[in-house]
Amino acid sequence: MTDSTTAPTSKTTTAQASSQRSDRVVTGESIRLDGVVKRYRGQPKPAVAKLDLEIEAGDIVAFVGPSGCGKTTTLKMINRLIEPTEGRIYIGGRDVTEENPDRLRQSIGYVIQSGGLFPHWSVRKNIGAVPRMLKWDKKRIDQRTEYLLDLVGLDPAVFADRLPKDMSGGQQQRVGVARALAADPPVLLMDEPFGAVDPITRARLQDKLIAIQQELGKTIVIVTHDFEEATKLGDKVLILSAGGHVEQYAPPEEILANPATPFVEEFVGSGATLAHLTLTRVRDVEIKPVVTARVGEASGSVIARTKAAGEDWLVVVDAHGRPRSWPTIDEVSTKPEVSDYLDPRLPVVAQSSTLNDALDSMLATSQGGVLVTDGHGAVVGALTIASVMEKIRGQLADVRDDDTVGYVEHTEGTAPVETPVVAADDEPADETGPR
Ligand SMILES: Nc1ncnc2c1ncn2[C@@H]1O[C@H](COP(=O)(O)OP(=O)(O)OP(=O)(O)O)[C@@H](O)[C@H]1O
Repeated sequence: MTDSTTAPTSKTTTAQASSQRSDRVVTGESIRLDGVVKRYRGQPKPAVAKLDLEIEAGDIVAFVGPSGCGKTTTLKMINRLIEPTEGRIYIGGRDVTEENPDRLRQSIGYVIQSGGLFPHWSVRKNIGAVPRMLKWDKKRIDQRTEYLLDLVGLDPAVFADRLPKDMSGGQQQRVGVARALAADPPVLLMDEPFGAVDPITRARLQDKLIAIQQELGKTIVIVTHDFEEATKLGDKVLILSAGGHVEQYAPPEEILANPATPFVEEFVGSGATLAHLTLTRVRDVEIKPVVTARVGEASGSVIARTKAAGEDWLVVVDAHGRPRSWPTIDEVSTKPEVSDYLDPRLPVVAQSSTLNDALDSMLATSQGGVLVTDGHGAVVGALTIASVMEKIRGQLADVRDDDTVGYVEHTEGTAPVETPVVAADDEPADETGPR
């Protein structure tokens, strides 16, 4: 596959993105940088030479670019953790370069790598930090804490009183997001927030952020080293080169289709194919319906229902419809009732996940499919590797019709290169779906 093979999907995605955007919730505020310069003392060149940038209210904008190009400096100038040397910054039309910096920072959420939680404070105390400064009463803080823990997918009854050290990196990062949202700020700044977690957890946290954004409509600025992450999360991506120079600022589809400069072309370069796969969402592929069963249901009726649907496996869900396991009929038949078991290796992706995440999840769990969940984690169906392949094949066919891919033609009489067989000797040749 060449970098251009999936280009036509970008048109579809742009159209879908704009139709999804029209009815979106917006509680965020716009951000405008006007001739912003940062010169660090003792440095011959400015870290950010002169930056003009407009971020629309309710957008996620991802800053990417090589190390040292000024991403973090720019981000931190927005909440004035770093003071600009020159220029103005406006949030919701207010010139924040004139505001009290402490008060400003209380009104902007800030998330850093690894969550940045206070290690000796419970989750509840961490989340309540800014509301306490704002003198909210205890009841309001408790209610807000529970709402936010639920929003980021952590059960308040289990996690509210834990210390950060007793949680995984991904869970700490979720608390970091909850804490940043505590005082309901219109703007959230995130500096490499998912840099320290494994790829599967990272994909889940990204999905969660997209779901939260769909629900809350904040303005989010995220610094990342990862162009794939930028294309997944960003309504727009800002590509910077040394000195905070803007190489391109556009929706990801546009950057992939029309890189503005040779720098962008090179920067996007080999990641482009992957990025195209990243731009196709699970919701763009046909999702197969699944049979679900609640814990405690009589096995006999569950098995009959599953057989009637022509399936030999089903999904056991909790009271919220969230998947816990996906046993086969044979496994269910060993007990009179559907038993409760949380399968720690259950492959699950969100509708907003990318095909790349779905393939990752299938590979990581060695399954031929993944379960798909909605914004609240309830199962809505399954995606099989066959349907992903079909989608990719369709995209390739579109590209061929567009005649944008140059295939190397085999000339009669020259020896063709043998196709390598990538499979173990004992691997069956037939294609299997989920169990
Ligand atoms: N406190 C400082 N004093 C002097 N120079 C600094 C300071 N902080 C950053 N710089 C310089 O400013 C430039 C921009 O740094 P910045 O951290 O904003 O880049 P970045 O794009 O976020 O990099 P990375 O991706 O490596 O985090 C770099 O050349 C860096 O060395």
